[in-house]
Amino acid sequence: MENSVKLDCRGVWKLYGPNPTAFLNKHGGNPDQDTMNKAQIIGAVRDANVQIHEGEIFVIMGLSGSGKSTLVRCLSRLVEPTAGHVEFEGRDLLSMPEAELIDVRRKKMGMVFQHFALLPHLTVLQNAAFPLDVQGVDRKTREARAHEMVELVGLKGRENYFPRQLSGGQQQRVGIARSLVAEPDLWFLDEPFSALDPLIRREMQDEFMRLQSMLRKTIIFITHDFDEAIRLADRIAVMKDGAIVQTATPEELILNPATDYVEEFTRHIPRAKVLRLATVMSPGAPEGNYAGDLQGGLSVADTVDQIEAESRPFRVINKNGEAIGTIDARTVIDVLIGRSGK
Ligand SMILES: Nc1ncnc2c1ncn2[C@@H]1O[C@H](COP(=O)(O)OP(=O)(O)OP(=O)(O)O)[C@@H](O)[C@H]1O
Repeated sequence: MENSVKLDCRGVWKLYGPNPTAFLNKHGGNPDQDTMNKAQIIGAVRDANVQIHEGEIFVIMGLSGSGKSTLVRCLSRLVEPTAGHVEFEGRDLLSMPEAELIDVRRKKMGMVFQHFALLPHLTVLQNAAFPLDVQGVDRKTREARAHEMVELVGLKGRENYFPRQLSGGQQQRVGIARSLVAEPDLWFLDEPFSALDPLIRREMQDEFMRLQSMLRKTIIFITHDFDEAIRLADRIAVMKDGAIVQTATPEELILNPATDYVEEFTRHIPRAKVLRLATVMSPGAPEGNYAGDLQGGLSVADTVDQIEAESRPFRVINKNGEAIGTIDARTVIDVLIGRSGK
């Protein structure tokens, strides 16, 4: 995905404690953990670098307290970074005057939070329309747009319900409709499904992917759940103690975890579900007779039965139907039992 950079964050620090800016300067802008501990400084975000590309789902994953929320708040400047640069669509967010910043947030950024944050005395439709109300959009237009969004998230017919009359999953759908109504360019989702029980959570993840396949937003998604990250992400940044330890695609994380810490997360993930044929195949088209064509974007799990039922290899093709490699049962078995380097 070689799209343009929508949000560019370089060398961002957020320190809490006595005199954080002076502290950072005194230590050359790069203090180590020990120095921070001694000075009773908390490194909520330490030297974060992320470039979010247009149209991608960028997941920030880390355990509780690792700095995810603080980093994301720095990216929209809801929290003022102690140091660093943040550019949104090529504009310097950190030097932007407050009024302009509020305008950018309202018109260009959408946010969904874990605890829905719906207004209890407003109906589904009014909640969904609320951001447009704040923008001063006239009633007819905002209700028409809100109707569209409510339908998009599957709540048609419930426009006049109040939040308390909805299930948790339905409430979060309203939260999603509301965050989309102003047609944001950058969509932040902060643990949006964490409060939901596992079945509903899966359903919402599927729903989210369905929406994204239609809307193609640029998305920053926070989660502490590695499985969720793997399911949804184009790329994942793994955070620990305020620092990003690795940024990579789900496949790269599983194949080449940068540290033992990252590897620990990947250990229980069924590799066959994540690894795609294009990654595990041997390069070059089959030399002799082959059983048929398979798309390189398919996962090993989705094709294993077909491949193992054949004694001949398959040709792997790209979206244009061009041969890009060969896959056979042996390679697939190696992947399944974790024998190959892949
Ligand atoms: N206003 C603050 N003052 C002092 N310390 C803070 C403040 N906000 C966050 N921290 C600290 O910064 C660290 C990172 O917190 P943050 O909320 O970003 O983590 P998180 O990964 O989002 O956690 P969670 O998943 O629990 O929300 C924590 O150690 C936290 O205690």
